[in-house]
Amino acid sequence: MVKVGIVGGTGYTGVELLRLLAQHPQAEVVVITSRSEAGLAVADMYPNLRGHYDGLAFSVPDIKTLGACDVVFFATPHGVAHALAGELLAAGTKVIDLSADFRLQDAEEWAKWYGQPHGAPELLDEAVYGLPEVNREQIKKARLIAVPGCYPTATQLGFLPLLEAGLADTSRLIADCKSGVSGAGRGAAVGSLYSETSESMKAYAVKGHRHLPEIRQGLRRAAGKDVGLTFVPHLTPMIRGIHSTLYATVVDRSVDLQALFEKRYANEPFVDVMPAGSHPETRSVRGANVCRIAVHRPQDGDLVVVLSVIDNLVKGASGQAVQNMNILFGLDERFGLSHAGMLP
Ligand SMILES: NC(=O)C1=CN([C@@H]2O[C@H](COP(=O)(O)OP(=O)(O)OC[C@H]3O[C@@H](n4cnc5c(N)ncnc54)[C@H](OP(=O)(O)O)[C@@H]3O)[C@@H](O)[C@H]2O)C=CC1
Ligand SMILES: CC(=O)N[C@@H](CCC(=O)OP(=O)(O)O)C(=O)O
Repeated sequence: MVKVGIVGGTGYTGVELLRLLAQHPQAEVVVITSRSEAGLAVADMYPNLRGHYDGLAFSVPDIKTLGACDVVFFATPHGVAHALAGELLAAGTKVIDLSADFRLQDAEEWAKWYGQPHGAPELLDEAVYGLPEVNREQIKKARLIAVPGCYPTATQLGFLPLLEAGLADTSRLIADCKSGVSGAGRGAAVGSLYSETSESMKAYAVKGHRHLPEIRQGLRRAAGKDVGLTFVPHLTPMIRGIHSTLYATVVDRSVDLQALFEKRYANEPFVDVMPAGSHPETRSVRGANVCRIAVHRPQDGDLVVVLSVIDNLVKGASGQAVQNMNILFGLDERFGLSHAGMLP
């Protein structure tokens, strides 16, 4: 049994980790922290978990109890893992961070986008970007994993086959992305109110979103050169889901893109390339650790349109985090992650 600790158990990604790990045959959550809810039984806060975590209660974060775990997930706001990861690694505990603390390789760029100094630049060299479809071998040997963001997961998986094959004009890539409201977290905010988000849709952060440097970093690696990317996120009236509509100009129209995508993800348990002509729906991945992709070339022109959908809380956060844990501990990558999406 892998002994698991979770820092930040009361946010959406924390409770999603609990939901997934409840079905995991070889992991046991032994510590779950919350400073505001310390002492409260998990099942008293989350009735959906009644019967799954009897006896487990929230506690304040404590390095000694966390350091006795095999792995600790951080489901916390940015900056928290910076402060605690070093001590846990020194105690021999692996760290899987769901926040953005270790996603960018450049500490100065991180500071620019996150508006605070990087709190642990000395750990950046060993942090592995936890996108299994790209870094599976490094994840196996890692001590510290940075779980990719939600928009970056859907967007990178959609663009990767084109860029790795050198098939796209990398100077002008466009990612037009839609997110459900749970992406903004569980914290109370006017912008997340039902009356502010339902029956309406809007773009935001067009000037620059903190996921832009993260996506660019991944696409640059795939293409082997700098890329020009326009990324426009939108808030949509759904609770879970990311829908990325990606545009790229192909440099060779003769390539069978459907075959290219199918081949790239043939051995990936959590990427589903749909039949030609498909339009993946976010609800088909709701609750599931799956990225569902379709590739189109409208009117046989040179513009490729890739549609990529995930559940922001699963393949975009907690599911991907569990997938990383499975790889890290040499377990079946599917453990705890066999849920199908929910229709309707
Ligand atoms: N929502 C999403 O779709 C996605 C979120 N993420 C990332 O995952 C992380 C968690 O997000 P989310 O689940 O939305 O929740 P929140 O960002 O709202 O996280 C809150 C949790 O962190 C704990 N916490 C806050 N400050 C501290 C601190 N200083 N020390 C210890 N614990 C602290 C809180 O408990 P308490 O204050 O009681 O201690 C609470 O349990 C964020 O970095 C987010 O960006 C990543 C991908 C997708
Ligand atoms: C809808 C919404 O507000 N989404 C969040 C991104 C989701 C998220 O939590 O970002 P990380 O994956 O980097 O943690 C935002 O735009 O800031």
